[in-house]
Formats: sequence, structure tokens, C-alpha cells
Amino acid sequence: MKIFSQVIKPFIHLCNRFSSCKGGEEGFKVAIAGASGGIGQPLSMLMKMNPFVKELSLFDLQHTPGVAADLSHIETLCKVGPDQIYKALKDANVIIVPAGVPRKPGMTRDDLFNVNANIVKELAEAAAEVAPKALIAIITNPVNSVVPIVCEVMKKADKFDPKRIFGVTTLDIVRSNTFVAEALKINPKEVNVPVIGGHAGNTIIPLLSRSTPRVSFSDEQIIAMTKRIQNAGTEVVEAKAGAGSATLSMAYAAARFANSLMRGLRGEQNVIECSYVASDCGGASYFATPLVLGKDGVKENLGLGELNDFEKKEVEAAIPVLIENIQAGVDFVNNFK
Ligand SMILES: NC(=O)c1ccc[n+]([C@@H]2O[C@H](COP(=O)([O-])OP(=O)(O)OC[C@H]3O[C@@H](n4cnc5c(N)ncnc54)[C@H](O)[C@@H]3O)[C@@H](O)[C@H]2O)c1
Ligand SMILES: O=C(O)C[C@H](O)C(=O)O
Repeated sequence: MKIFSQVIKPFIHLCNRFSSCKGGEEGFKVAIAGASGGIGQPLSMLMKMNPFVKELSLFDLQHTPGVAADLSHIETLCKVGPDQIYKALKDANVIIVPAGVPRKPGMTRDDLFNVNANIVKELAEAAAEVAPKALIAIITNPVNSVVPIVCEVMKKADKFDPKRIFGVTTLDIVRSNTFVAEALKINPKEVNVPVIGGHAGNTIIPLLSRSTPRVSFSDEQIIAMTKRIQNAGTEVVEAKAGAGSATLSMAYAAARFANSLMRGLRGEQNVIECSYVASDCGGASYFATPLVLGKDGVKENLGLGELNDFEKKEVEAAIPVLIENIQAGVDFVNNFK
């Protein structure tokens, strides 16, 4: 009974939410790199259940045939295949990348740079060759540095299109909605909190002043809520005590983001998600802001919008951190030996 109410019911709800999106028969090829991992497996399942996905290509260094065989028994039309990297990515409409190492307690996301930078660089090189028009959604940490790596690889291959490369920050929005809903004692489905900046520590900037519905928290409550959202990844890392970082909530968040990318590709209007992209909106060359998604990825960057004094200070504090994180990614590709 508990399993039904806690797992199956929310899952059916999620699928209904996806299926209720407008649409016709058109379907997309989605490739997942890192498909056998903690995020990769539940994300692959959510994509197999998404009615917009007609082909799901799974790539990982291990266990992909087993994951693909298992998923292929789910009674949806979407074709599932494990493949080597070039075949998996070839002509994909959407590439989602959760490949790489997660944090353990005591680590920062930046501590993952040395291992994950190279993993993502190689995947981006393959994507530049066989899927230059794909929308690429990067989950791998440190997102603030890894997204610039993908963009630099694309620039070197003369395939760079800033409208198509995204750092997935959706989990920050999902968490903000959940925590604000808890505080207001309302359904999280009714809450939307934009989150701008980046995806680490003080670069995660929830815009509580622009929350829907409006919140009237005290200054102390705003500071505490902002800290909780900024620290939420670490909260999970510590609770998992060495067994990795957020996987299930991340799979949910990535599935939501990928669904929005596909709704944009289908030509739906007013599809808006916050994401970390190359941008001239935020005072650093990459910045997460609300984006209108369309047939070519970013249709319009809605920018920072109106901020209150507290949020302006948060942005000021985030900019030097972002500039350093971005430079690390740019240097990694351009000084690569
Ligand atoms: N953006 C976010 O909000 C967010 C949230 C949670 C986790 N993450 C990040 O996502 C990444 C993955 O986390 P996880 O918990 O799924 O880790 P995991 O270790 O469970 O899975 C990672 C998978 O990547 C695969 N992999 C490694 N190198 C690869 C390569 N070269 N090509 C293809 N696959 C490769 C591994 O074999 C493994 O199956 C981590 O870097 C983590 O920090 C980001
Ligand atoms: O915190 C992490 O290391 C994983 C991820 O970035 C998260 O926010 O949960």
C-alpha cells in the first residue's frame, strides 16, 4: 500500500503530466550518456515512458545491454537500444549527459572537475561530430565549468550554437518549489520559484521575490530558505553517507527539463525553464536565467528580470565565483595536451 502511495502513484501522475502535453505523432531520438548510473537508470525509465520519445539510445561504459534489455520490456512504443558512443549519439535530437563521478561527503562539486572534465570533453567531441544539431543537456558536475567545456569543444569543431547547450539546474527549481510549498503548506505543483546564477553553493540564487504564489517571508526566513536551497545537494550527499549524491530527484528534474526541451522542439508556445547557458545577461559569460524554449533550443533569454536588494547582493557575490568556474572549463579545453 505504502509503495503504491509513495512510488507508483506519483510516478503515474508524472507520466500523466507528460502525456497531457499537447502533441501529435512526431517523436524524438533521445540519447543518454551515463545511462547505467544512479541518475541514468531512472532517467532512462522516465524517457522510455515519455510519449515524445520514439527512440532512446543508451550509452555508458558498463551495463548498458542489461539496462536496455530491461527497459525494452516496458509497454511503450519507444525503441530502446544500447550502443557505442557514435551510434548512440548520431542524429539525436536531445542528448542528456549524467556521465561522471558524484560527490562524497566533504567534497565540493569542484573536486569532481579533474575526473569529469575529461569524460564530458570526449562526449562533446563525439556529439560535435555526429549530432551537431542536438540539444545537449549537461547534468555532470561541476555544471558551472562543464558547460563551458562543451561549448569550447563545439567552438573548436566550428559547431557552436549557444542556443543548444544547457546546464541542467532544474533540480534547484524543483527543490525550491518543494521547500516553499512545505513552508506555505500548499501543493508544490502550485509553486514556481525561478532560480538563476549557476549550480553550486552561493551561485544558486532562488528568486523568492518572484515566487508564484507570492510569499511574504521575513528577512530571516528568506536567508534561511535561500541557504537550504543552496545546500540541498550537500544535504543529500550527507544523508547518503558515501553512496553518492541525488539520483532520483535528479532523474525527475532531468526528465522534466528534457520534456520541456521536446515541447519546445515541437513548437509549443511559452515553454519556460531556467537553465545555465552561454549568455550576456548576468555579468558572467554563462548564467542561469529563465529561457523560452523553441524549435532551435533557446528561443528567448528572459534575463535576470527584477531583483530585490537581497537578490542583487547574491548575484554580485556569485559573479566572481562563476567567472573562475567558467575560466577553469575554458582553459581545460584550450590548454589540453
Ligand atoms: N546537475 C545536477 O543538478 C546534478 C544532480 C545530481 C548529480 N549530478 C551529477 O551527475 C553525475 C552523475 O551522478 P550519478 O549519481 O548518476 O553517478 P553514478 O556514478 O551513479 O553514474 C555515473 C555513470 O556514468 C558512467 N560513465 C563514466 N564515464 C563515462 C563515459 N566516459 N561515458 C559514458 N558513461 C560514463 C558510469 O559508468 C556510471 O554508470 C555526477 O557528476 C553528479 O555530481 C548533477
Ligand atoms: O550535490 C551534488 O553533488 C549533486 C547535485 O549537484 C545536487 O545538487 O544534488
